[in-house]
Amino acid sequence: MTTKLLDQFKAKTGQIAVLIDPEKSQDVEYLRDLIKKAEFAGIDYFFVGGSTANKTQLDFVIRSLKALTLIPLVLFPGNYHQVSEDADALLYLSLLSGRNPEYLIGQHIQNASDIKAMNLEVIPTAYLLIDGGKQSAVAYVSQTTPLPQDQISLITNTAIAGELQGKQLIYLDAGSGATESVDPKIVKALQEKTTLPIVVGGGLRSIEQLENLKTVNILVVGNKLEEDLDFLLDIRNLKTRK
Ligand SMILES: CC(C)=CCC/C(C)=C/CC/C(C)=C/CC/C(C)=C/COP(=O)(O)OP(=O)(O)O
Ligand SMILES: O=P(O)(O)OC[C@@H](O)CO
Ligand SMILES: [Mg+2]
Repeated sequence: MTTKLLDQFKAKTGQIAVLIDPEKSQDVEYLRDLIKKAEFAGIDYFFVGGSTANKTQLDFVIRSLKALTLIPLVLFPGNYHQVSEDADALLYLSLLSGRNPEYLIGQHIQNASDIKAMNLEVIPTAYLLIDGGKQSAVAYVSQTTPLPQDQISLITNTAIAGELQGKQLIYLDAGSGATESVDPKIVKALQEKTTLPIVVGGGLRSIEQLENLKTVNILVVGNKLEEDLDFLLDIRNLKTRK
C-alpha cells in the first residue's frame, strides 16, 4: 500500500514542486537533464500542466517522467483534457477566486465519470489566483480577475469557503511569471484559520522568497527553472541546510 500523496503534502512544510509545462518540454534530453538535477536537489514533486498544453504534449511528458524518475508526478491541469491515469495524483482544481462557472464546475462535468473510474488519487483543491502584478495566462484563459494581495480577509474567506465545500488543499497562485509572489502575510492569516495544507506558486525565483514562505507545505517553481536549471543547485543548498 503506497501512502497517499495528500498525506505526504501534509507531512512537511517547505516541500518543493517543479512545474513542468508540457508545451515547453517536448524534448527528452531536456527532461533527462531536468530530472537529474531535480533528483540531486531533492525535489519532492513534479507538477505537470499548462493553461494551454494539449493532451499529446502532456502524455509525452508523463511517459518520459515515468520512465526516468520515481519523483511523484502530480497533474496540475489547465483543462479537463489534461488528465491521465499514469500520473500519481490529480489536483482537482476549482478556480474559486473567479466567477467563471466554466472553471468552477463546467470543466469538471466534462469527464467526471471517467476520472472517478480511474485508479488516480484525486485531490479536491481550492485554487485561488492572487494578483501577481501582471496579467497571468490563467487569468487570461479563464477570463477571471485575481484577488488583490491586500484583500486578506477576502482571500482567507474564499479559501475557507472552499474548505467548507470539502476541498482538501488550498493553492494560492500569483500566476506564472508573476512579478510579485504571494505575500507571506496572506499565508500567515490563512494558517490562523485553517490547518489544510497550502501550496504557493507564481513568480518564485529566489531562495529568499522560498525561505520567506517556508511554512507552506509546497512551493511551486516554474518559470525560473525554464530560464535557469542550475537554480536547482541553490534549492539543494536550501534543502540540505535544513
Ligand atoms: C476538471 C479538471 C480535470 C480540471 C479543471 C480545470 C480548471 C478548473 C483549471 C483552473 C484554471 C487554470 C486554467 C489553471 C491552469 C493552471 C496551470 C497549469 C498553470 C501553469 O502555468 P501556465 O498557465 O502554463 O503559464 P505560462 O503559459 O505562462 O507558462
Ligand atoms: O512559473 P512560475 O512563475 O514559477 O509559476 C508557477 C505556477 O504556480 C503558475 O501556475
Ligand atoms: Mg506554462
